[in-house]
Amino acid sequence: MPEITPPLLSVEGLDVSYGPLKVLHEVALDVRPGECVGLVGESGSGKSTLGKTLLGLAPVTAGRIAFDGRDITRLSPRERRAMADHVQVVFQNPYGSLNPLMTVGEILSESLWYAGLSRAAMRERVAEALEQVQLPAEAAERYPDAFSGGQRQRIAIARAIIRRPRLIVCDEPVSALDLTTQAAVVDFLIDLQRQTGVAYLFISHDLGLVRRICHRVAVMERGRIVEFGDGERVTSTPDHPYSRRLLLASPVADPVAQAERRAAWQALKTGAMEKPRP
Ligand SMILES: Nc1ncnc2c1ncn2[C@@H]1O[C@H](COP(=O)(O)OP(=O)(O)OP(=O)(O)O)[C@@H](O)[C@H]1O
Repeated sequence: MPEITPPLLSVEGLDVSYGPLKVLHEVALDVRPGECVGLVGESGSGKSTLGKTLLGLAPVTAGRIAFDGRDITRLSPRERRAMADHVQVVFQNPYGSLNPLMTVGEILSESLWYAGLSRAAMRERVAEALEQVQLPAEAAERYPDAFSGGQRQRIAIARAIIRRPRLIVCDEPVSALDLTTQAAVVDFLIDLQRQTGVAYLFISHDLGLVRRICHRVAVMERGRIVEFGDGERVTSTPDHPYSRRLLLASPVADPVAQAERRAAWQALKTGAMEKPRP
């Protein structure tokens, strides 16, 4: 009998409304431990709302979100803070998401205050997180404006991993970066997954990127998941007419954009480009 891994995250029948506007309709999706699940769809389809819902930042009107078998849709503020040990987020804009008035060390240790660690333990965790994202320990003393876009996104990733989460919601984490920096950050995310076994919900409108990094892909149209399956298949020969339209409109279908992307990947010469298997 093949071994069946229970999902880390399981979303069932999820409805989310902002006042009278219903944004998510009966969404169902699961993420296994160590897996990367892509979530694609046009602007306004509800991708970020689903990401926010997992972090307790959007109003659930029906359905269930189970993390490690436990329903997290209606947690108290205290329980919600404790969930940050398990689920973290990396946002799109590395320029807007880091407080320019705080040092990198302060930014990284901020979330640890809630975990009640001593100052020495916090310093150790900051140094460890910086090392994991391949930034020097001295980075802790500097302010975000001393770093490039790619380095800032590594700092944002360090802030996410410092709580040692089991799932990171990556909400368009590289779309504000140039192609070469995108390739470097994506490679870094793949490596991080290989090292730590963290799972990703990878939100993107870029099918080429999602094909490269995600094991399974869900396609969202106007708040509904219309297709969910193997990443290679959904991003190359999708079943649903909406997924096919998305594929045709994406740079994956544009040979010039693909050639540029390939050149950026090759420029990195990192080798070992395979997706880690969960
Ligand atoms: N806080 C909010 N209050 C009211 N409506 C909202 C709020 N946040 C999002 N919406 C609406 O919900 C719908 C889905 O938005 P969402 O940001 O989830 O889409 P998306 O697929 O992530 O889009 P994009 O790719 O542009 O980020 C949109 O119609 C948006 O206007």
